[in-house]
Amino acid sequence: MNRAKLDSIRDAGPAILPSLLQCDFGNLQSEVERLSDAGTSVLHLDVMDGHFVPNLTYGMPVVAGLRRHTNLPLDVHMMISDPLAYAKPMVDAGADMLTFHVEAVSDAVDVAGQIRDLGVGAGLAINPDTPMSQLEPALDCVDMVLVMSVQAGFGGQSFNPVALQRIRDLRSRYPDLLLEIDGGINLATIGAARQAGCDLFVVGSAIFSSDDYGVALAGLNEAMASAQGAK
Ligand SMILES: O=C(CO)[C@@H](O)[C@H](O)COP(=O)(O)O
Ligand SMILES: [Co+2]
Repeated sequence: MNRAKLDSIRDAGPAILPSLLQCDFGNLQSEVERLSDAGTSVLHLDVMDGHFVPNLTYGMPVVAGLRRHTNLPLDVHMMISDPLAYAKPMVDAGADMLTFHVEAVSDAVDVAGQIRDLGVGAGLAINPDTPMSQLEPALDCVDMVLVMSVQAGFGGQSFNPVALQRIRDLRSRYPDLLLEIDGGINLATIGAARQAGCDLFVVGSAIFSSDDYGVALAGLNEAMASAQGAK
């Protein structure tokens, strides 16, 4: 199934993942084409249920619509209370990586296993206020950890530096684990996140506030690449 796409995400090395949360949803296909033309290698999709987070976005029909129009890997960030209820429908819609929140489930090992059994990557996300100890039981059972650098729910928030120490700690203990950071990533913050050892950088506002996505991505890539001490 889609695990080949997971390998392509991993092999892409450090990469910027545009979060579509702040794109022009009235022109979704053209937005994806613009991002693709600008060199995007993976798309980040924020699914919110109005329950786990106080915001509501989109679900399977939009993911399936995107899947019909792009071959880019789809990294689905599920900010929902019952990730297992929607895991198979999301995979059927075309997700390649399903990331659920540790705060939403009672047994992250079981949820990760069930997601992997669907043939896609399993990611585990953690909010800034949640103790890292909650991740521990599942760290050997997931394909990626998503360290939130804002409280999940909204784009355009300020970067919380607590994420940097979390990335550093995870990187030193798990040299090969795919690490993603999400929230408030921009020209001023991406270098420190790379330096901490992060692999995947989700970016919303810092791309969609620009008229030229190519210019925005080039600037972010340069800031990321010039960070010292990268993995
Ligand atoms: O998951 C989320 C928000 O909960 C993100 O993916 C945001 O969409 C990132 O947006 P910026 O912080 O870059 O504006
Ligand atoms: Co996200």
